[in-house]
Amino acid sequence: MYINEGWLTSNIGVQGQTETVRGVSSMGGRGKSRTQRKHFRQSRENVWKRSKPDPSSQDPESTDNPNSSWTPFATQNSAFDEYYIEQGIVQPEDWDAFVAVLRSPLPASFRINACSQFSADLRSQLENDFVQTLQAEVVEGDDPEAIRPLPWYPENLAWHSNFSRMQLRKNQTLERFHEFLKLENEIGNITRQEAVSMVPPLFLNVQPDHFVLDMCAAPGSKTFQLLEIIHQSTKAGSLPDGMVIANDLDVQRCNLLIHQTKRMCTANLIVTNHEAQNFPGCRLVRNHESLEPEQHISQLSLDCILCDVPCSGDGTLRKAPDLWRKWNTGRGNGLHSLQVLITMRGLSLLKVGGRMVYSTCSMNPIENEAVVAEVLRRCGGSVELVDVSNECPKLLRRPGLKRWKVCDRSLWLSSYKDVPMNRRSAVFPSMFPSGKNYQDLVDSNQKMDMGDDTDKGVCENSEDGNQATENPMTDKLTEEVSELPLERCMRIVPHDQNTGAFFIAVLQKVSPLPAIHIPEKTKNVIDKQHGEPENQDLEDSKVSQVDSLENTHEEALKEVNVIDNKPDKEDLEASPSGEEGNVIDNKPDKEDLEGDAEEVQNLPKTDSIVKTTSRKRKLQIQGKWRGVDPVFFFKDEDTINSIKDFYGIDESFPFNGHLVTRNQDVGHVKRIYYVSKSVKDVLELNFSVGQQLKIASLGLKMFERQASREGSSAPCAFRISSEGLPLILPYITKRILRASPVDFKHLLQYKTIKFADFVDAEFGKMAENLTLGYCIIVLCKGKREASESIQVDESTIAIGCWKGRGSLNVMVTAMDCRELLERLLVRFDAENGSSMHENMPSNTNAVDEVQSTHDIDDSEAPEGPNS
Ligand SMILES: C[S@@+](CC[C@H](N)C(=O)[O-])C[C@H]1O[C@@H](n2cnc3c(N)ncnc32)[C@H](O)[C@@H]1O
Repeated sequence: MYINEGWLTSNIGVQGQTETVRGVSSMGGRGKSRTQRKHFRQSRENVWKRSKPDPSSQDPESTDNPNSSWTPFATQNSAFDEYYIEQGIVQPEDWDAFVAVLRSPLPASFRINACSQFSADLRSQLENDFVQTLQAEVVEGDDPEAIRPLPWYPENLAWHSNFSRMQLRKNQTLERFHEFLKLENEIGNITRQEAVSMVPPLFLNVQPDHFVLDMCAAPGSKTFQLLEIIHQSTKAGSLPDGMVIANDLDVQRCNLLIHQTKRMCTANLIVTNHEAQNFPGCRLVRNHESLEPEQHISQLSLDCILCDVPCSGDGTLRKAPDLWRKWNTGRGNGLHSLQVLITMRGLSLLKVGGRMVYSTCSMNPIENEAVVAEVLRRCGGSVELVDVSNECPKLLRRPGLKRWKVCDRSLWLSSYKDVPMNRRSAVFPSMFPSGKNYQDLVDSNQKMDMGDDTDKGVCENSEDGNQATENPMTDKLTEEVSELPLERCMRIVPHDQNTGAFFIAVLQKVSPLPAIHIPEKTKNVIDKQHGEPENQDLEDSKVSQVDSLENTHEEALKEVNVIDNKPDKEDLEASPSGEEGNVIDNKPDKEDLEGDAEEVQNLPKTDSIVKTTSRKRKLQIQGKWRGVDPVFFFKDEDTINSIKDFYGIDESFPFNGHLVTRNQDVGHVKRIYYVSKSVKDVLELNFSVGQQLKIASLGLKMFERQASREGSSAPCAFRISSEGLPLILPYITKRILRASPVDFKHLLQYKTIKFADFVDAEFGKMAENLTLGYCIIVLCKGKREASESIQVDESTIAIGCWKGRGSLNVMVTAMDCRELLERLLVRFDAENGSSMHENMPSNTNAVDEVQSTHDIDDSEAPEGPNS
């Protein structure tokens, strides 16, 4: 009944899906026509072989410009040139090379998920297939390699391609490679991520038992990396001791973050939705003796913090060329104070001995060195800037600057003393290299409090208030030089490694932060810098006082908790949509989810950030956590026991306290999530402190209620979700069958197979004998032997199926099936003459037949990524 031919080509005929992945002659890579190659080379030349910009033809869009057709964006901005030439971020002789690269499109890069079951297969497919085929097809003469591993990233896991995203999308020659990237990215086996954006997590020294906070995490490519590190050495069926809390202020971007991190299938993640500068510390003020017997932690204490702050984003100009038009000095200046506040809050949450990485995708010293310098000053020796010159030695970076200037409305300022009085609400002492003016500001405010108006006099004499204070220094713009070891910061510039730009500083907390009293007046100035209204309610005003204090923040929140220490009634109600879900209100736009996360990663939202901050904070305070489903521990013994019994789950699998839901009504719980011990501890703490954490998503979806008619008549109301299966599989003793490679492949290929149609008739009989409901099919490494017991390890490949009345139906998304087929094919191809090729289907109608027997309704059908 099956066609006996190569299974790939039969896929094309049957499903019309996989041809773009594997159809050798039709999929690019191999056998491309000369015309296609020529077409590709022409467009390559347009994009990549642009000669150095001709200064006489400034407008690339002018019709006289031979390159005008390839870019819709003007990649010129005289203010940008003036600013960075003056700041000296590259040597004058480097300038042309720097801007030439900055004006060219960014090559695409990607990273293999180190925890993927197929990471070695993917790496070898890149090394042994794509490197060669792409080289043969699209690279000419002395051109650089088409793809190559990034030399500074461990274990050849990160790759640079010599194609822009546009080329990948448009060039047919690259179609097979592009399809590969898209599919593996969607599945979670690779992440398409800008090369420089992969750097900050490498310097965080994350260990599997670390508690990590990613303060500004959306869309989540670095969170994903952090999770990979935490999970890297985990054995099948176990979880690491550490966890990641990924936070973002923006609700929509939080949804992107949830979508991104879902691909990791982790039980060790909590996604929160807070202003990072006010991130709750969840400090339990009562004595340790009053901890619940089960409760293990009394505050959030973080081993590592990633502080990848909102920034003006000019390091992403190659990826987002519309920024050329928008660029101005105000964008960076306007974010400086918020960046300082976020970093200070992070440092106050960091353990003594812990590491923080501060990073931006901006080249601007006001958002970079000035922030680091201010933080070091405020921390007064309790935080050190770490010399990491010996870490990641193959990464080319430049030392941080020790001197820079501030440019405000085209006025160059070398020192705070030069700042006109009417600009002192926008330009702050902390922006300048000497920084001692932070203290000066405090002193001068105190003087003003005491009626000393030395400074004010000058301003009053000035007609427009646009005059600097009277100071002999003003006349000679003396350049300030920082005394701090800012050369330990790293600036990655585009022309060193053909990347985007990034700034990274590694900070270590060596002792508790000092308590600094900030006078009310100074506090108001700082608040205004990031757009706070003057009349804040209690939480705002309290929290805004917390600058660098370890405890003040907790004290402030404690007071808030006094008035707000119980979840509101409405918190306990279902979400506005009436749906139980694990994400906050809006779903990400489909558009946002397509392509790589990087497309939305660093698009600067800085214009709106400042404006929306106070509005969002208000929303956050009103009706606690409105729009977010509350979290409940799932303790319904009857349900848990029926699940345990149905699947024969070994007693050693830790259930107690590890199951959570977003719905208090046990009878209507649709999904049960599994959380690691670390997440469980944080949740327990969060309950004890009055739910300070606004949790948008957490844990791993483990069980889902059977909704269909047939499903609800099955003995167990819950099936195991695809995400949860790898974790619980080693503990399952019932409802698990081994299939031969050929039957396993048919299941993936046809999704539904009648019991009588299995090649291995005994397997078909065993499946038929199962009671109705969910079951697990494990791929045998070779021919299935009846007596063989089921051993589960990291290499075990298993899928969930529904045992219906007449057939076995795969409960895996079409995309997962396609990807698994692809992986298995590559693997078996590599092993030469695999059993996957045996006993091919003999009748294409088989698919239609078996599909018509698919007797579970849509809700029971394979899970979509957003289900
Ligand atoms: C540079 S992006 C972060 C990129 C992310 N780390 C990644 O690798 O995918 C900065 C993020 O900060 C968020 N953000 C802006 N203001 C914030 C604030 N006050 N608190 C927390 N997050 C904020 C933005 O929504 C944005 O997602």
